[in-house]
Amino acid sequence: MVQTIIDIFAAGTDTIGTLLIWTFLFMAKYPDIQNKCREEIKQVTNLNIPVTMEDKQHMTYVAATLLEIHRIAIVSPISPPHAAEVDTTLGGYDIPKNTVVSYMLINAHFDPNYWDNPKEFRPERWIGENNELKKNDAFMPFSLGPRVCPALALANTETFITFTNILQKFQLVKPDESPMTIDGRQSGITHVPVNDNIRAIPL
Ligand code: HEM
Repeated sequence: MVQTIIDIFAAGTDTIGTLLIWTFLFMAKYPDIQNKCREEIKQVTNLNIPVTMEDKQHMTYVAATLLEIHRIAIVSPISPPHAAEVDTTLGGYDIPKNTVVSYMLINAHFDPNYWDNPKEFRPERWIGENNELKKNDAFMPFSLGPRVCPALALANTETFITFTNILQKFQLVKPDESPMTIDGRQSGITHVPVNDNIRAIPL
């Protein structure tokens, strides 16, 4: 019981916090995309009613932007270790029972077989001809299979609600006049920004 609670706090605080920092940094770096997101939030809320999850279905561009940030800035680039329960093969490799296996989730997010120009930050790649959200099988920020992150829905809810309500009230801008970089580094199993300075100006 105690270990379960520790697991939930450990897995559930850094991840969401880091993803939100990434979302704010991308908005400061890409003001046009930020404005487009805010325009969509304005159409639904007139910028004076708090955003709720029911609004998400009317905010395709916001949803696409969050997916694209999560693809590029993947906060868990490598899955935690798993062990093979039986002798098996994968992609032509023999994996004996008890071998420790981790997946490079990040490689799927930059695989050119699945993404056109994968290093480019482009929310539009997620939007279809009829303004619907497109799926991509190579998108796996929460991993896949029986051990997929159990808090996937909670994480997506928290991210959407926080992101939209902050954007509704604040303009996010770079900290100074110098060009803004948004490089990442590995901290434990989390991919964190090297520099997380931005300014939030009340609207
Ligand atoms: C942006 C947010 C999050 C991301 C990107 C994320 C990602 C992941 C990933 C990649 C795994 C590993 C799955 C595997 O072993 O293959 C995982 C596992 C896990 N996550 Fe999350 N997570 C997030 C938020 C959360 C939150 C908010 C909680 C709890 C409140 C949570 C609880 C857990 C737990 C308990 C596991 C272990 C599941 C298991 O071993 O069966 N995560 N998560």
